[in-house]
Amino acid sequence: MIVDNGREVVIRVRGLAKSFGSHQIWDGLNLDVYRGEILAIVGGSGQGKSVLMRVITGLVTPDKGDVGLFGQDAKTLTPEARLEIEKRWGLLFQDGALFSSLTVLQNIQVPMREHLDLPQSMMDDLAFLKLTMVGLPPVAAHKFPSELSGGMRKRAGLARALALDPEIVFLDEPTAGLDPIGATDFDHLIRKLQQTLGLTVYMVTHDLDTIFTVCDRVAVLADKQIVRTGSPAELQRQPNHPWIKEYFCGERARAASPTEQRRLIV
Ligand SMILES: Nc1ncnc2c1ncn2[C@@H]1O[C@H](COP(=O)(O)OP(=O)(O)OP(=O)(O)O)[C@@H](O)[C@H]1O
Repeated sequence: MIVDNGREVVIRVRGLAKSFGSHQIWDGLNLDVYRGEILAIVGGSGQGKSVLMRVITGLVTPDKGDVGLFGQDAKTLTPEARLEIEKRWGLLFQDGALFSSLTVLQNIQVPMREHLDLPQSMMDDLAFLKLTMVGLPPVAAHKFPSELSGGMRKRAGLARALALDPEIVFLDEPTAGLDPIGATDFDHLIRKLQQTLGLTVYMVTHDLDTIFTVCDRVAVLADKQIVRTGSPAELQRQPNHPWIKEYFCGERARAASPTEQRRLIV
């Protein structure tokens, strides 16, 4: 187990480099993710936020660098050890990435079928439990993804990400495409799940409301590296990089930040 300042590091990334053809997206990227935190990865378009999530979860191979997963070096894992690690996290891709030919219940059971050996009745009970956890009504269980609203699809995707009782959930733009009320509801759901299940949440997001209301820490991807980490308030108070200044001190950020909201209310 890696501990840094008394906090357990569940993911440690060091010296990561990745290019697609002649286009280098990072060079020497470092990042730590601590157990129990809600971490937002932010940065301009094309900085490699989604690719970083894919590298950490083993879907994309970096050109250089190390990825430590729960204190183990990803490069040296046997296929069996990697499978064991994959059971410890859940993934929610942008559009929910549900299988369109499967019902919601069947979608939630996909990871269970892959990793567990349980009777169907038990998988049904577990899947209904996950459905309730994400605030979906039982009637949604037998619907196909195309029969759900965008917000319901996200929740169904989250239920699938929670199928194996993970320690970490990776969320790629969880509130993208949701209306403001749906996005706020989803923010609250993420915070509630993190608090009740003790989850670590790693999310890629552009949503300033999400950042200010639910994220404990932000990591900023710019200039091919993580240029800064800190709480949203710290980044707003001391924006020591042009992109951070533009993003965290612009009009939209000021409107989303709790300090400004208090000022508006008083
Ligand atoms: N499989 C791939 N093949 C070639 N290029 C890729 C591939 N995947 C990603 N890229 C490129 O890598 C860069 C980073 O992509 P990524 O989707 O991670 O950016 P991002 O920071 O998440 O952007 P956005 O905020 O716009 O979603 C982009 O220039 C993208 O075109």
